[in-house]
Amino acid sequence: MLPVLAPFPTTRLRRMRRTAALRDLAQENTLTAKDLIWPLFITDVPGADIEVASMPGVRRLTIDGAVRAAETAAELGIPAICLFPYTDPALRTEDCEEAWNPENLSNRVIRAIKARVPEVAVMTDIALDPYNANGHDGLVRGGVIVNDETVEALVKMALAQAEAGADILGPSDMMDGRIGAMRTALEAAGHADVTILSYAAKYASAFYGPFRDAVGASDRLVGDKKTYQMNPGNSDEAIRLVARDLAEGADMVMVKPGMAYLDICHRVKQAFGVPTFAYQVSGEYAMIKGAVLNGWVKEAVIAESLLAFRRAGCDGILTYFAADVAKALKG
Ligand SMILES: NCc1[nH]cc(CCC(=O)O)c1CC(=O)O
Repeated sequence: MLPVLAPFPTTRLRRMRRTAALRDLAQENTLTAKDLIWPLFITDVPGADIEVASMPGVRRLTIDGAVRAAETAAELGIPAICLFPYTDPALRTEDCEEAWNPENLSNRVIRAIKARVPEVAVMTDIALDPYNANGHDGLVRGGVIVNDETVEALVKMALAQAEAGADILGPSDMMDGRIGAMRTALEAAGHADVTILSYAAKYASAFYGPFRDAVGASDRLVGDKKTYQMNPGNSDEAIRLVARDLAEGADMVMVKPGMAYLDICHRVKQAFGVPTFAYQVSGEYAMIKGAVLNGWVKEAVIAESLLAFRRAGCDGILTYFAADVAKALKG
């Protein structure tokens, strides 16, 4: 699209910026509560339902707390919440069996929320890190994060979550072949309508630090996640990953982290036109929140950062600010 402009002074682009009414009429992108997914940290470990030190304002929630948060989401018009468990350290093993226990914390919370607030979509995370003795998203065998055995474990985890009533499964593990394996297993198990939001372009990022504190994986993680998460220097690879996951049966795709990766959001939306989400991750939250709390930037940067995702082409954003922003948008 090429703009056709008469020369100055016939064209004065400031005319359309003169009043709030004119600016509103000409606004190209908007942010509403409907564009948000609210990530929640949950725990059933006594005493662990406290604020996360590196994420001021974000607490781990008990099961009851999570149900109340889902009710708040419904009141605020936020369509979906996403669950991240802080697992009892005694249940974290090398084989990660707790991940597909039908009675694990996540699955109990999914059931509790679907029983009380069925209109709110429940999204899950599929990766082994909250259950893994070594903090990795995949099974570690002889120092190597093994792909195919991990996919088998992830499929069991996905089925247990679907069985518990999850609406959106979020594989965040970055193993190869997991979307296709999950889709086939879901069809076979009578869960044809469960959606998959694939973390398709997930980078090996230092922005995840506070999250690892929140789920208790920071001290456990041995090494880094660079053999499965993407190199931050790459962009074409993101397109290959999204194409691959869509071909395997993903309904929606995610780019993660968010703010430093808006170019990837834009390319993905332009290339595929599918429901595209960004995750404004824990480190992004911590940076903004820390600066706001110190009075270094105004709170308005929060909504501005989220509007930028919409402008880049995202249909929605996972953000720890979801409830605060939705409240502010309500006025
Ligand atoms: N697989 C786990 C997972 N799912 C979401 C995040 C990060 C989210 C955030 O930083 O807010 C991570 C951490 C990681 O990959 O190390």
